[in-house]
Amino acid sequence: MTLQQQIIEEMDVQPTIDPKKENERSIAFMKDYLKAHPFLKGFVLGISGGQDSTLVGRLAQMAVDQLNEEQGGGYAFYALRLPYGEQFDEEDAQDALDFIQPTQVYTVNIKEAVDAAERALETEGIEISDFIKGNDKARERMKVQYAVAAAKSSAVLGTDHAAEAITGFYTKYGDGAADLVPLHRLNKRQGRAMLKELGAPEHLYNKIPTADLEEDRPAIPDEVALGLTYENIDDYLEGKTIPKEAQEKLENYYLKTRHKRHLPVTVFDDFWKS
Ligand SMILES: Nc1ncnc2c1ncn2[C@@H]1O[C@H](COP(=O)(O)O)[C@@H](O)[C@H]1O
Ligand SMILES: O=P(O)(O)OP(=O)(O)O
Ligand SMILES: [Mg+2]
Repeated sequence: MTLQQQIIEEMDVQPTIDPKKENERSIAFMKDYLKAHPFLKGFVLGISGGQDSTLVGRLAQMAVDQLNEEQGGGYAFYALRLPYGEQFDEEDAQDALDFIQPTQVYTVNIKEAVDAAERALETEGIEISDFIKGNDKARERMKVQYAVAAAKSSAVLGTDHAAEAITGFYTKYGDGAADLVPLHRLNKRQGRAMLKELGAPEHLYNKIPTADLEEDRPAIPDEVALGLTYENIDDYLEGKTIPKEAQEKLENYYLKTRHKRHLPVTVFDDFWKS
């Protein structure tokens, strides 16, 4: 088996999908999970204005709407706006919320908390680079989502999917931390097709992906930060041949970030030895 085949199997990606069926599958998954855990009454997710959180947010709202109809109410989706100061694409985030129609929106500006932690570390002589601070922002967002989930007896949703998981292009225990990941098994273009199928505004499903975590490189597209295109990543995950240089880079990202796709390493693990 080639490394490509191994990765495709690990990520559960199919070369083609029916977007409507996959939307229904993710909704059914979220509903089943809540029904199996009666103390859970809903979902929490940060809405950035990007493709992935717009998709997961809308699917979550559809799941709770259907449950409320079937079971007489009591379920909610909590959409969190989590800007660091002022967000350059706040308008897109508001458009995403208009499309999702969440049960409830909360806005928590993470700037004070992130800056306070940076100052406290500086007092101890630990300098935080702009890049490290970017990952701190993602972890602060995770913290806020878990606080709301605990207060509202809800589960935290994650937006990770195969095209991010393969490169480990997320913050460990930041946006990588979640209770349920409804987009696992999908690449970027499959998610885009699903969002289009749901009737989202075009500028949201065609939006340039960005983590927007760094102040020195604001809104840097994922593709620039990675030095890889989603076109290549998606093709690879669908089993297609991509240019050799891109394949080497992608497989190198995959191997370097194996620790992110595992629980914390123990004496019984040996995945890191090969
Ligand atoms: N500014 C944000 N507000 C709310 N939630 C956010 C924000 N930025 C990121 N998020 C959440 O993190 C994931 C991952 O984002 P990437 O663009 O993949 O780094 C995103 O789906 C939101 O749930
Ligand atoms: O996770 P999101 O919603 O910010 O999407 P993207 O990764 O495309 O920026
Ligand atoms: Mg984003």
